[in-house]
Amino acid sequence: MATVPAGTLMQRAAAGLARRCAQLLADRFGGVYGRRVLLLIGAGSNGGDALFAGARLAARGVVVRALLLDPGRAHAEGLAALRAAGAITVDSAPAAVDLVMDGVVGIGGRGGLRPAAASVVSAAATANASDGGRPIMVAVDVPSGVDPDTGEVPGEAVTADVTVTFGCLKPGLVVGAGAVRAGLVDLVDIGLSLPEPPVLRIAAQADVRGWWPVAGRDSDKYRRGVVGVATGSSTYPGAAVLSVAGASAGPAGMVRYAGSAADYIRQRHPSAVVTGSVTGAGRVQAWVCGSGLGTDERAIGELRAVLAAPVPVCLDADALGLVMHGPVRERLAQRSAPTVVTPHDREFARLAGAPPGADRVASALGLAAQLNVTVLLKGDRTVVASPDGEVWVNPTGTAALASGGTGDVLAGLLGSLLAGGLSAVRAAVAAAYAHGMAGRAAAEDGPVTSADVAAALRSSVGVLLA
Ligand SMILES: NC(=O)C1=CN([C@@H]2O[C@H](COP(=O)(O)OP(=O)(O)OC[C@H]3O[C@@H](n4cnc5c(N)ncnc54)[C@H](OP(=O)(O)O)[C@@H]3O)[C@@H](O)[C@H]2O)[C@@H](O)CC1
Ligand SMILES: Nc1ncnc2c1ncn2[C@@H]1O[C@H](COP(=O)(O)OP(=O)(O)O)[C@@H](O)[C@H]1O
Repeated sequence: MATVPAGTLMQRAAAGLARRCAQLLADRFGGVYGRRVLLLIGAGSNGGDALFAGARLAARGVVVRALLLDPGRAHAEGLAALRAAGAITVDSAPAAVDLVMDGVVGIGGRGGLRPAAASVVSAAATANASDGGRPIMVAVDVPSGVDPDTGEVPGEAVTADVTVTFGCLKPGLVVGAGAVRAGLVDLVDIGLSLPEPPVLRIAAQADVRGWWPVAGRDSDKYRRGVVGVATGSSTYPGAAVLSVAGASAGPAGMVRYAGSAADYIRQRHPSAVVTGSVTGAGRVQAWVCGSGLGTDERAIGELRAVLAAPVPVCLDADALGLVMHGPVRERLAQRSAPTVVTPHDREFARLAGAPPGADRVASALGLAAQLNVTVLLKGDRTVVASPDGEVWVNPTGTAALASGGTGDVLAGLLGSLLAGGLSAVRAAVAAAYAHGMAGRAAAEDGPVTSADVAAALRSSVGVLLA
């Protein structure tokens, strides 16, 4: 993988790591000189990075101590450099530490932290910093105890304030439980040549902006795409209102609502064209189906009609419970136009037979391949996986979205993007991205309801496209 010698890569990694640690010390304590740094050093190259970085900090007047978990196997050149810079090794975590550098394990780590490592990590994390607070915890490349490939945290693990990672983002830093342990992630370019295409992509605003269909001179409401929304019911009219709001904030030129919440939609969304059933709705370029639909015979009939349409379909909520059964399942299998499913974990279990595992990327990919659909697996870092193995993680998620009905808004927006002509994967990634932005924007004004997210969506799309 490397285009330059390993020693050079380690020096580049150590330089970036030391620079970031110095900046963190200066930001919090007003300077670097005399601050106290503890290195936790394992037996691999991850420890080597930390030792060389420690040597650089020691050369700047930082009081650096290294706790070697396996003294006989610590990186020899790194240790020599550290000693030459005047730093010392210690047998236990000191009581006073301003910054802890976690060089226990990086991409070579498997399983939770071993007991000896876990106990020094917890002792170090509870040391006292000069200002009376806890030390800054900096993970080297990957927080030790986090599976770098999956984000799984199978046992004890470091919880970092900042992770300084080298060459490329590892999946474990951006998805699953590992993303939470990583804190802020800083990427240091060390000149690695990386596989193309990447295994896992993170949506960036520029990607989404570039894909988002924008009306031009030649546009009219039909050419921009018409989205059909078969959601809600007399029992759950709110779901219809929210999904139509989501659809209205997308690029489609028109929203057709089909369902038994028609009166509510007429009152709340005068721009929507309203009808009582999918078959009576007229032409659309994509359908959204499921939120608040119910599970009765009528709902099954509407879902079957949607699946029979030769256009892209987004299935959410109740549709995900119905779609795996009998004739509806056959309709799904017969489809040739793209289908997107948007499950949360319990809905995923209904589709896949078991909830997603700790490796959420693998779970989403597995279901996508199994059903030949694009899967948007909801969560704090929503994952989008296609049947042919493309995977994205959405970085804009916010816990503010953990509120009833926000998924209905997302499904509506996704359907509008499908109607606007985006591929299933792009529509799902773009919808999750804008939805997260709207959640964040809504949270600025206080506690968030799904109606707030719907209300924030249009201006968030405006910010996204600006
Ligand atoms: N790729 C590159 O080009 C570059 C890579 N670089 C750096 O190298 C790092 C990878 O180094 P690596 O391959 O030496 O493995 P590493 O992460 O140090 O772990 C191995 C050690 O961990 C131990 N261990 C394992 N599991 C454990 C656990 N659960 N709990 C406790 N211990 C555990 C294992 O012990 P053992 O099983 O041998 O007893 C072994 O001693 C990478 O993350 C980056 O920092 C940079 O220098 C830039 C260039
Ligand atoms: N802790 C969280 N952090 C970030 N986003 C979350 C969190 N919990 C839920 N979400 C998001 O909120 C939305 C909830 O959707 P869903 O569960 O379908 O709600 P509903 O069915 O009530 O509309 C999803 O987009 C999901 O990714």
